[in-house]
Amino acid sequence: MWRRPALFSYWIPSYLCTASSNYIDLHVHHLHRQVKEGDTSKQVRPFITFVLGGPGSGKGTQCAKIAETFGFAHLSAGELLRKEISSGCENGEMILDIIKEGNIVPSEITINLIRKEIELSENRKILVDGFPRTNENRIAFESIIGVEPDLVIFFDCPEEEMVKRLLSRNQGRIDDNIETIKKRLEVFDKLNLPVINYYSSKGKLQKIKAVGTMEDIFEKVYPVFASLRFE
Ligand SMILES: Nc1ncnc2c1ncn2[C@@H]1O[C@H](COP(=O)(O)OP(=O)(O)O)[C@@H](O)[C@H]1O
Ligand SMILES: O=c1ccn([C@@H]2O[C@H](COP(=O)(O)OP(=O)(O)O)[C@@H](O)[C@H]2O)c(=O)[nH]1
Ligand SMILES: [Mg+2]
Repeated sequence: MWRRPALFSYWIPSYLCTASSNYIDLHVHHLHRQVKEGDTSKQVRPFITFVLGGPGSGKGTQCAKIAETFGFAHLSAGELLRKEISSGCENGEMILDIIKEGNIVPSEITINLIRKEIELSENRKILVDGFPRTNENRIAFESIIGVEPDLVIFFDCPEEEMVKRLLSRNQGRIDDNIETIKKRLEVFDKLNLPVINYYSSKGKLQKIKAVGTMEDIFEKVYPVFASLRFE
């Protein structure tokens, strides 16, 4: 079970300082190693990376590559919500209506789904794909889960390219139609960019220009993760 931060033991990543000047200095925010004798890995605080970017910017695609290459668990907030819809649970219909409109699901619902997945995972290196969507999401995560992310990646992609990708995604998604896409782009600008700016001001943001092939983009992602070292 997850506990309040005061009860956490911290798993401390140490960063190699070999990153070129292109990479911001990554700050380790939890520097107090408090792992006690006999602690199990489950009690050790996970290393959390939030992966942000507009709809169609390539978050899911790049997360799959990061997970495969660097051994992270990949939790997609959108996927977790879509699973809730298909499981026919009590919130399913409400979540469906919100996603159909390109709006944001109440924080508590999304955070509970993310928390369950983190608790279930043996992996302590976690990618949270597509969350937080709003500053309210972010603050609720910090207060319910009791931790901040260690790293935030932002895939910066021109709108025109995102629209093109979404319209050819072909996954049968209810929100990949031009009307909902327009709304999602507006919601991204209005609500998600402030979250990205917040993490930038905290020195946690790695902005990656998300144009070119998937491989081109992963070439820019690779050194960010290759420079992390976990004890
Ligand atoms: N660099 C890229 N160039 C062209 N298409 C891409 C690229 N990256 C991802 N895609 C495709 O674009 C669509 C959206 O990518 P996805 O990873 O699902 O984005 P997001 O999770 O940010 O919405 C998918 O069909 C994916 O295969
Ligand atoms: O934390 C989240 C993540 C997703 N969503 C909803 O789920 C949709 C799809 O999200 P996803 O991340 O799967 O879309 P993507 O950006 O990858 O295309 C969003 O438009 C929102 O309506 C949400 O409300 N909160
Ligand atoms: Mg996605």
